[in-house]
Amino acid sequence: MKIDVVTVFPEYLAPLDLSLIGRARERGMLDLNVHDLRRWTHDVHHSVDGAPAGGGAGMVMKPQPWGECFDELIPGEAKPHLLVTSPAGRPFTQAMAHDLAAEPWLMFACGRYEGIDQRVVDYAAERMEVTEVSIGDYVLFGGEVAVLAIIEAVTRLVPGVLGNAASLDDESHNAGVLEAPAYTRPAEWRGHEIPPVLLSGDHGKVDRWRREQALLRTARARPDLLARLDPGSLDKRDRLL
Ligand SMILES: Nc1cc(-c2ccc3ccn(Cc4ccccn4)c3c2)[nH]n1
Repeated sequence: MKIDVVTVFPEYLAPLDLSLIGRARERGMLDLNVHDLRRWTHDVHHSVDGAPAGGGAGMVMKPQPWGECFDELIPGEAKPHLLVTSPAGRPFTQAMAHDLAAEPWLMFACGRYEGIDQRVVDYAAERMEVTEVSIGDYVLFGGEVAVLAIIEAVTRLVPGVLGNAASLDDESHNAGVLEAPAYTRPAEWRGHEIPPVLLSGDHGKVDRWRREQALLRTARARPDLLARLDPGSLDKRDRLL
């Protein structure tokens, strides 16, 4: 998978050099590149913003650097799926992460200030698929943090990146319910014990206990997820919970 990130704060994306994503890049599983938008400015101040047309507070990212950036990064017929993060974007979900993980080329435009001149999005949408996406109902200073979250959620689904695919099987928001609580040694810690069933060695009991805990946890924290759950995915015991 090829990923390009365009930002005026490339150092914000330094975490992508670390851990499993960094390893996948070193191994050639991810062709991920971060680009400084100021590379496509020509004035002495490398300016990327301008006063909002029609007045108002703050500044807006001007279109010219973005256009020249697209010209250089997207030279031929092949086009990326362009993702523009925004508080007004489509809510990012695990289902969207799965869809994006299947795409060959993603490009992320990180806005700052009050956002990017709308003509950049409109111009791009004439040439490639463009999706405005939000990671939650709160307003950040810019798109970089949202892009980090999206890239992590997407790339961990790319075959080979995670290493142990088994841990994808029952992760939160995958089977439609949250994960069961997790424990490790010691068996007793500051007066708190590991639930005995987890030390029983009875895998059937452990699986049933985890399923029950996952459903209880979901009912408490995210009843909306339960409402969406396919009744067919619940066995008789689940329905009794
Ligand atoms: N889920 C999200 C995404 C963002 C986000 C993404 C990109 C940009 C570019 C600028 N800002 C700040 C800003 C402030 C005021 C109105 C609009 N945008 C961003 C915020 N916030 N929360």
